[in-house]
Amino acid sequence: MSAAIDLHNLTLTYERRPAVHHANGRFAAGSLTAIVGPNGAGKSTLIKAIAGTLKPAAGRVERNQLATRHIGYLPQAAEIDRSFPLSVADTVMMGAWRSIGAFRGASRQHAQQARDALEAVGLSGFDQRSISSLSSGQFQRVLFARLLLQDASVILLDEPFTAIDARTTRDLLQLISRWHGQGRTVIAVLHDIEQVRQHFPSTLLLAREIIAWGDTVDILNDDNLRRAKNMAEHWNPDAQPCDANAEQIL
Ligand SMILES: Nc1ncnc2c1ncn2[C@@H]1O[C@H](COP(=O)(O)OP(=O)(O)OP(=O)(O)O)[C@@H](O)[C@H]1O
Repeated sequence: MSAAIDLHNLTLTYERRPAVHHANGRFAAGSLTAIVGPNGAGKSTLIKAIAGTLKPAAGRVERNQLATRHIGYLPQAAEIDRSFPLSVADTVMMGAWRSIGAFRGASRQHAQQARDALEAVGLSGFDQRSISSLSSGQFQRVLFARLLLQDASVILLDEPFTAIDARTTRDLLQLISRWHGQGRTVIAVLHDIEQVRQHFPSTLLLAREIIAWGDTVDILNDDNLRRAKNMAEHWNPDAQPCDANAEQIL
């Protein structure tokens, strides 16, 4: 169930402009980590690289023989199109598509698993609803149910509570804590520092470079937060990626 993720001198760019520079470190197997930092700090970019949807410009993400299907990735809500005419049950079952297969169709067992997952996120009886008819909070619960079906060892969440009501946030935080208790490695991009202090034992503070990474109680101090803010404010968006210590792979 557990898996570590290592960053080796990782540099991520968009059209050769660096968004994350020379990141090194390890998300320990079974750890629960918040990635925090100012706007534009590269948090989403880093999580995309860990998920494998963005290729590094230099360095690498070491997934320690973990297959992509063992990584569950929930992008920011803005990146998900829910105008698609899909039912809640079908959306949840997409979490198990690798075991269902592209052409075989879902079995009764998958349908039951989807109902169980919906019950676990407080949405019993919602299976036949269209996803376009759900509130933001309900839809986020559906996406967490989909992650439950995927049964991933590593779970990546990009701002999972943005524009989500307090009750849903509380319920989904409980689910995250359960995943952590089961030994899964969970990494979440978050903005609410108090929430991080209360629920996330580890923190990676990012401002294009890693400012600090370790136990949340040690990392989230005024000095580090000020350094992150300064670094983000003084970042030159037109800088070229520097090659120092880089292991160019593209
Ligand atoms: N698809 C893209 N093409 C070009 N530049 C991008 C792209 N996505 C992000 N960027 C740029 O990369 C930098 C890092 O963006 P990213 O979204 O990773 O930051 P973030 O820390 O997640 O920000 P926020 O907290 O505002 O969501 C920003 O300067 C952003 O404008």
